[in-house]
Amino acid sequence: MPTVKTPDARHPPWPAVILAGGLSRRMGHAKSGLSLGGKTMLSRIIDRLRPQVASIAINLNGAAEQKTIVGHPVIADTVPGFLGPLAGVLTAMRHTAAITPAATHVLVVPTDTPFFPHDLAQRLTDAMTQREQIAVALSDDALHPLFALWPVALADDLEHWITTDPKRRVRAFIERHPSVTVDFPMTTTASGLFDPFFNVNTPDDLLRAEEWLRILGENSA
Ligand SMILES: Nc1nc2c(ncn2[C@@H]2O[C@H](COP(=O)(O)OP(=O)(O)OP(=O)(O)O)[C@@H](O)[C@H]2O)c(=O)[nH]1
Ligand SMILES: [Mg+2]
Repeated sequence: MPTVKTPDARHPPWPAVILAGGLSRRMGHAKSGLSLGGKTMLSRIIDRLRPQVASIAINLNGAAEQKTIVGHPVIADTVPGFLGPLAGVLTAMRHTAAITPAATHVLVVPTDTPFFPHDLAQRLTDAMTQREQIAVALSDDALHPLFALWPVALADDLEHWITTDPKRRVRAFIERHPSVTVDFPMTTTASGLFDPFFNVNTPDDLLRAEEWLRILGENSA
């Protein structure tokens, strides 16, 4: 009888959650539905993430009737009130604990950063030297806590932090735990250096993203 190899969920590829649960106030419309080069922002993120991870769920609020998007489960914040990006990270941890209980970490990425590195998961994983570390991306001296491998075991502490820290500070939460940062290089382009973590928050950013799409030579549709 052939042996069926069961994937070991304690190791990569990790489950992933796309954070799309914010209010998009600066943009004025949900950012995941925005069209960039003829594709939605969300489908760009899914396409970039899929080869890097074991599974994808989408953290979205106010879409209770929508159970899946292109086959990926939709999960609403586990704590109500739009408590910020950390509420999305907490939701990612809770979902992972429920669906993939053996996974030690979940990779989170936001929905508004369409050019994030193709080797994000690999480099964050390679940087971890101990089991309970948060592995966080960095570029151009800026930390990107929403591009991180988050230990699922931190869920209870994170829920306490979100509901008690008045500003729900992300960096301060990370500092309470073992962490490692991974510096991702700027991309060299014909128009100068480009930060792969460029994120789209405003209508002007969307125009700039269209321009970068052209400069980077990424596919348009
Ligand atoms: N689950 C969840 N995610 C959030 C929340 N607030 C922000 N996010 C997500 O965190 C990421 C970064 O947030 P921002 O760029 O500030 O996005 P935003 O809150 O949608 O936009 P603004 O309202 O313009 O600040 C995005 O992927 C958001 O979807 C929240 O309350 N809950
Ligand atoms: Mg943003």
